Amino acid sequence: MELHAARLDEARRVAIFGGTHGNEMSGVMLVNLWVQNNTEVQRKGVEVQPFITNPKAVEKCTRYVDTDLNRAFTPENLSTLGGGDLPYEVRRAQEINRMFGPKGSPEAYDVIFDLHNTTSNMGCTLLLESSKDHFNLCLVLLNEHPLLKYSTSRSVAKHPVGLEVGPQPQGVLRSNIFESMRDILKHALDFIELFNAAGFPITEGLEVGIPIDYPRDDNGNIIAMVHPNLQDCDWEPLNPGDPMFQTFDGKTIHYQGSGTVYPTFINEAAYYEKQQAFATTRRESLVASAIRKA
Ligand SMILES: CC(=O)N[C@@H](CC(=O)O)C(=O)O
Ligand SMILES: [Zn+2]
Repeated sequence: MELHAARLDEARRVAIFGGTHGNEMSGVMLVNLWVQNNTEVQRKGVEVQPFITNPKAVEKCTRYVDTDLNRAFTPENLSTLGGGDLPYEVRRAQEINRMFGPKGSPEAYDVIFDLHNTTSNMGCTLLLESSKDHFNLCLVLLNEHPLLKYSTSRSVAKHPVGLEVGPQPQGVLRSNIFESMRDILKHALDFIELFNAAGFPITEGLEVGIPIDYPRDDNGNIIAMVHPNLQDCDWEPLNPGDPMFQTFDGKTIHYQGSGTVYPTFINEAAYYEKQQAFATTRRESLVASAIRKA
């Protein structure tokens, strides 16, 4: 995939979102820390705002209260009237859109980093929403698919960046995951400061995801688990014929696709309700020949 040359403006207004999912503890704790004392995240010439996006879900330590905030930023939700009758997260999405957007407008924040934890063994992954956004770089999962109706919290920014770090169980804080997330974010902010000062050529590999559901019976109940050979093997090749699921009576279900894929979000706890056991990805190379205006 070849990207064409483009000129980008500086990133002057940056937000760090934590608690988009109230039970993903590293982002919640880091943002709370930085709200109290922001010296660690200040960078020259950049206004950095740490912000808890779903305080009610954080208080209850659940993913969401009424509906998934990270799917709530649809044009319909953002324009609907109804005030107090609307689901909590829809009202919250409207507030966030007013504060950090409006989505798609010149007034929108330049960059939003949205901090997430996964229960899968994915390590550290940046989640991007457009292959045409030259500002973003690094090892990434590109969530750009015509069938994906994503509508994330960070999508109100001009350059949305999700940061997913795992494995960490829901409602649990693990020091190694917390410190990795902190490290990546500090590097990302350093990058913005340097990026504002001078341009960068960007060339990296990336992956595009398609969701795979668990095998289910006619009532929608799952009838198999992630196979032990696949569990924790995020980003490793899954070839046609490889074990994928194991039924409760011990039968193996093999991957039937036409070619090698690289699974991610394997056995993510939050995705049982979304009919997703893992996402398959393919390797692609994005080449951005352009940089910030020199
Ligand atoms: C485990 C988890 O919450 N993942 C995020 C990924 C993202 O932010 O794009 C989500 O589904 O919203
Ligand atoms: Zn999340």
